[in-house]
Amino acid sequence: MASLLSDEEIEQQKPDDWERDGDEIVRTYEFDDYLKGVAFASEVGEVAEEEFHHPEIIIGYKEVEVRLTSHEEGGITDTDVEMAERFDDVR
Ligand SMILES: C[C@H](O)[C@H](O)[C@H]1CNC2=NC(N)=NC(=O)C2=N1
Repeated sequence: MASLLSDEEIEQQKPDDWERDGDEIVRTYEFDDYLKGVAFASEVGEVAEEEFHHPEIIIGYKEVEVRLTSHEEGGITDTDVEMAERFDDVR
């Protein structure tokens, strides 16, 4: 079970394009068209299932919002940071 990161660790460790929002880190990815966003969300889901750590994924028009938190720990852990980096690699 991963341990919760401190406020300072979150700021230091979160990938550049991610923001902290309470107990979550979040990034909104933008796309040229809606279906590219849908395809991206599906790939994110594949990685999440592979790692068994699941984000909230909100598919909008030409954008996809991804939110990560560690539910069992009740906040942000290094698993969330690692998953954010994995999702950025999918992009
Ligand atoms: C029982 C628990 O839901 C599972 O162990 C996994 C599933 N996916 C998960 N995803 C996330 N984001 N946090 C979790 O704590 C988590 N737990």
